[in-house]
Amino acid sequence: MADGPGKALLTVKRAAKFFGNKLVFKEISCEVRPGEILLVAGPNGAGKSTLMRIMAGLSKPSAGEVRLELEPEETAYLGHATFIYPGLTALENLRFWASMYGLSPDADELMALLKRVGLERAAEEKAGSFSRGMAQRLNLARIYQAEPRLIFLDEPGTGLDPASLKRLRGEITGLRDRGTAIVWISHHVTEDAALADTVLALGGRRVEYFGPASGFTPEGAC
Ligand SMILES: Nc1ncnc2c1ncn2[C@@H]1O[C@H](COP(=O)(O)OP(=O)(O)OP(=O)(O)O)[C@@H](O)[C@H]1O
Repeated sequence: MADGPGKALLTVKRAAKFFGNKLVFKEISCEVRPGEILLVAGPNGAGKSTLMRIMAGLSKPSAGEVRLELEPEETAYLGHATFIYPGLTALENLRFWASMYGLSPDADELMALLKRVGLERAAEEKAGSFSRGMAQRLNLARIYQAEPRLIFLDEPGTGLDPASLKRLRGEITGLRDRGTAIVWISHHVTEDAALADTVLALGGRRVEYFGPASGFTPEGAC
């Protein structure tokens, strides 16, 4: 295989972002490899979502370089918006997204996906009636279904109850163990840094910490 397991799927070199003349961050460099979790931390407004959008190719850096060694369909992005069709049931939503991904799962496979997010009992309910947390879980099922090689998760724990958060953490580490690369924005830094391989902590227009998760102390981070 040309690209061995250690080759970076995503490389960011000296990225900076301005909105008008307002600097959000500068001099950000990092890499993400298969089977690696990069946790992006920092207070509100530090630039985490902006950086993730740049990493995912949804926005351009003002300076620096971003190299994604994957086709767009090999990546998945979970942002703040949920891509849910309210008039469709949970199952119908998954079936719709499957067709978008060129997949044709059978009913058992779709139910197995709903089980992974604890929504099996809501399979036939219209997604428009879902709570925020349920909608987020359905959105996560959409991401799992695509089996991407690199996943961008912008605060995937939003709206999740403790049991769902625990399930999410299990899924994220399970995906990592199977070779998926994950960029994960989280405000639950103490718990989530313990699951990550690398931490990038942003703050005050600069990088507060970038390195192994084992060397990261979350004091002051949020
Ligand atoms: N499209 C935009 N135009 C102008 N300013 C923007 C735009 N998007 C983000 N910003 C600004 O960039 C800064 C970083 O925003 P960003 O959403 O990346 O922060 P964040 O760390 O993800 O915050 P949070 O934890 O609240 O989600 C903020 O000051 C925000 O107002």
